[in-house]
Amino acid sequence: MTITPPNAGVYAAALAHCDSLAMPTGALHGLVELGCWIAAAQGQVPPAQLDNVRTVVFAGDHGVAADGVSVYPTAITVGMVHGILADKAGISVIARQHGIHVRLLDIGVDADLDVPAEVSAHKVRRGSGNIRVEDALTRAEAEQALAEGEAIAAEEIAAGAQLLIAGDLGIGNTTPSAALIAATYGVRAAEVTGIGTGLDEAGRLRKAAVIDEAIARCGDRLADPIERLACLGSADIAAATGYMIAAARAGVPVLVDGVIAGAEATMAESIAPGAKAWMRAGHRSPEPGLSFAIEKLGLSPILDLGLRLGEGTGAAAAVPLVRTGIALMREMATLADVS
Ligand SMILES: Cc1cc2ncn([C@H]3O[C@H](COP(=O)(O)O)[C@@H](O)[C@H]3O)c2cc1C
Ligand SMILES: O=C(O)c1cccnc1
Repeated sequence: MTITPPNAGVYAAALAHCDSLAMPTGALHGLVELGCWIAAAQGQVPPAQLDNVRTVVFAGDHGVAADGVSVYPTAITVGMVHGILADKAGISVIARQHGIHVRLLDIGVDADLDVPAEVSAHKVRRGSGNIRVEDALTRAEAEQALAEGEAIAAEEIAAGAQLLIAGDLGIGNTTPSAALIAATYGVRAAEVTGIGTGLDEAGRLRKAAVIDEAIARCGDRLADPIERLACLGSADIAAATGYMIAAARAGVPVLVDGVIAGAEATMAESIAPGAKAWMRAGHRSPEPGLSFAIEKLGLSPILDLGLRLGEGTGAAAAVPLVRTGIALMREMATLADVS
């Protein structure tokens, strides 16, 4: 299931175009490089401006939250579902600022939500198992969640998506995310476990111990990436993984958000090698697992503002810089024009 990369010839032509612009060579490199990435994804120089950027927020609950790995109660998940549906969450505001479409989907919330039917149309199950003591999902559920995510991406692409973001929502979700990153790269949990919503150092170490216990419980099964999702992930994380894979397969670029998206990008690359070429890291959150994952994936963050909300916010906040890179390629004079 190897993924075809963006067009290297177009990328080279895009960089050459940027080198011809009215500035010292490389003077706006970090911005125009984003434009070159989009050019290679679109197969054209200059690239078309991004009028249709779409975020899907994948919501789900996590049984491991019962082990005290989060500062906040699980009831927050349902509250925030309604906050996003009311267009009043952090992602709602940032997306509105930048003209980004937001769609929230209940993939694994542990409640029968009072929401429009389409919000739960891709639901896999109520909650995911407590990974310390049991698998998050059955293998069949993991495969179903991946397929739901692929179908969701197909819907977004049919709606004209030129750039996709996966947002996350669900108390406890930084725990399975760190677990997947630790298991994929074979490191101790403490190295990639962060404070999430605000644990103190003792809490962070307890969270890392829960993750190490989960990893030990799963043993050799973790070598297989779909088993890894079933053992240590969740329905929402598996669905967002499928969404990223389908985006890459369809040639639609993806901006990675925080540690949850970092885990999903890691899993997408494990399942579909080459997917990472269609990704850029929107930002670096303070979660060490995100820094670890994006370094392994070879992605450098656009923003580094200490954002640690999730919901897709860090990626959405980076979208204007991607658009700026494109605008420079489309609108800036060449040095020849001004000489
Ligand atoms: C009010 C509120 C809104 C959020 N929006 C996203 N998250 C983020 O924080 C949570 C993950 O952190 P942990 O693993 O420590 O629970 C998830 O809900 C995630 O989506 C929020 C968290 C809270 C409290
Ligand atoms: O890295 C993130 O995006 C993050 C961190 C803490 C809580 N939720 C998300």
